[in-house]
Amino acid sequence: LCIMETCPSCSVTILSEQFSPNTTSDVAAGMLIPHTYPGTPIHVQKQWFKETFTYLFAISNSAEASEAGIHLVSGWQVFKNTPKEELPFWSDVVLGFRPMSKAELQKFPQHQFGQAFATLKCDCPPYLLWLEKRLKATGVQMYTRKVADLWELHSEYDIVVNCTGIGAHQLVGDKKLFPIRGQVLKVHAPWVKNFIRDGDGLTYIYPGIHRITLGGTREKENWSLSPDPGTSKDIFDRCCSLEPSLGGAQDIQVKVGLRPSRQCVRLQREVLSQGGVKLPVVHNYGHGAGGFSVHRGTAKEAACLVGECIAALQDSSSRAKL
Ligand SMILES: Cc1cc2nc3c(=O)[nH]c(=O)nc-3n(C[C@H](O)[C@H](O)[C@H](O)COP(=O)(O)OP(=O)(O)OC[C@H]3O[C@@H](n4cnc5c(N)ncnc54)[C@H](O)[C@@H]3O)c2cc1C
Ligand SMILES: O=C([O-])CC(=O)C(=O)O
Repeated sequence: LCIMETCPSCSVTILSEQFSPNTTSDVAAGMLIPHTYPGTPIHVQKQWFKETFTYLFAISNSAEASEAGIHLVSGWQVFKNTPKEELPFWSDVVLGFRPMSKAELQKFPQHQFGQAFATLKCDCPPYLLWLEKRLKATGVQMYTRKVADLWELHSEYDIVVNCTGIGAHQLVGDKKLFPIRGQVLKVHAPWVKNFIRDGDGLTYIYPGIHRITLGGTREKENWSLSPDPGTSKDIFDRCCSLEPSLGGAQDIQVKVGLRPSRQCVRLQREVLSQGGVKLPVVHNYGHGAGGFSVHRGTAKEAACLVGECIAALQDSSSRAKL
């Protein structure tokens, strides 16, 4: 979508092995709370988050909000021990960030410090379908196809944009990319309206428009997509200890996804070259645990890189004519 917005004369085709509801993005809780990428300057991460927040906030205030699955949700991040960094870099992007009062903390007897704020949540499958609908409306073609090698695309396309998430491990052999397996439960408990996140990052309760996501797990280098029943029980027990009323939750579904993790998002132009033939590629993968939180900011940057590739192609074709 960002490419169509910045280069409306481009013809865009999407090739994907899987579409919604069978992607990692469908499993995500979709909360806008950034995760830090150690290899990226904080001011860049903040800009990505701000752009994403502003974009989704406008949708949440429009008549599209319900179809797009975007809503504002208030709640608490609670800590057993006061964190070193009381003000995270994103505190002035979310709304109404403040330390929790003593009265609020009484709800969490095992925690001694907390942050209250409102942020946005995407209900991921509806949001992905809403994006697909907008893509189709701009004339973008979408085909189910697994790409085994980027070179197989060179005769059909001028520029390739690689947004394959954890698939980039195999597709471009990126050894810096690894999975962090996450298992979550999606439950029906419409009386729970506020989010709760344990600051240790393991346990969270994120109410969406229709269902609540209960998390979670973080298992480095585990490639298994099979749900583990013991883990589901553990997640449920941990969430009930933060919000005991969840004991009455109904219709529990289990989902597993592999976070495409890296020191930093790979947001980069590369020109592949084989026997004198060149193929410009823009990479945009490796969003780890925070892809929803920064997706619009990173997509805008990737679209700028596509613009640079177009300028370079135009430059080399006008030189060839001279
Ligand atoms: C349990 C869990 C909870 C999460 N919660 C949050 C959250 O609350 N907030 C947040 O910001 N982030 C969250 N995330 C992180 C977020 O899900 C990811 O960062 C994000 O989904 C990555 O998106 P992506 O488009 O790069 O990858 P994907 O969604 O995996 O999309 C990649 C696409 O590329 C296709 N593909 C891959 N390889 C090939 C190939 N060779 N040829 C053709 N197509 C290919 C795939 O089929 C897929 O369609 C969570 C993740 C998990 C697992
Ligand atoms: O940590 C969170 O709050 C949710 C999340 O992004 C994840 O599980 O990856």
